[in-house]
Amino acid sequence: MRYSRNVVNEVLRLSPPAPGAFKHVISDFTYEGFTIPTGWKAHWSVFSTHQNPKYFPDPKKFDPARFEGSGPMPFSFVPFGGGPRMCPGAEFARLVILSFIHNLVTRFKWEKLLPDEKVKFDPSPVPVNGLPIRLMPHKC
Ligand code: HEM
Repeated sequence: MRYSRNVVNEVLRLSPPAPGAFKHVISDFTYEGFTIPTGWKAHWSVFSTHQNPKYFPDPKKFDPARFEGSGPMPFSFVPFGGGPRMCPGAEFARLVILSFIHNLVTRFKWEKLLPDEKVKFDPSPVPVNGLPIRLMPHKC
């Protein structure tokens, strides 16, 4: 399951279901020369964090090997956020995704019916036609 987990992580990196979240600023701070005052709302972006070449070299490339060994730096891979308000459903979500993939690939050969189906962001990425697929059982 380790390779499958790396594949899931790489999908969550390139196509994060949650684009980010808003945080209420509780004390003034300065970032990159900009002063952010208390009371403002700040949005942290999962997508742009995951595209930062400093943490993910060649960021557009699909490469599950990024997650081998100790993996990315802490707080650089944040599909579920990070810190005290991190998603409490993260491990449950991973379990569901991995169980689904395991059953799909061990039981079926499958193919997309619309190879060029577009994905819309609304705000999460969703295949516009619902990703119709053809399933062929390995054993009848
Ligand atoms: C692929 C699936 C999921 C993704 C990508 C995801 C992502 C996120 C993200 C990015 C946050 C914001 C974290 C932050 O603000 O720092 C969050 C918060 C949260 N998520 Fe998820 N989530 C997923 C599934 C789930 C599931 C299955 C549950 C519940 C069973 C869940 C419950 C929550 C709750 C309650 C919060 C608010 C936590 C707080 O503000 O303290 N999520 N999630």
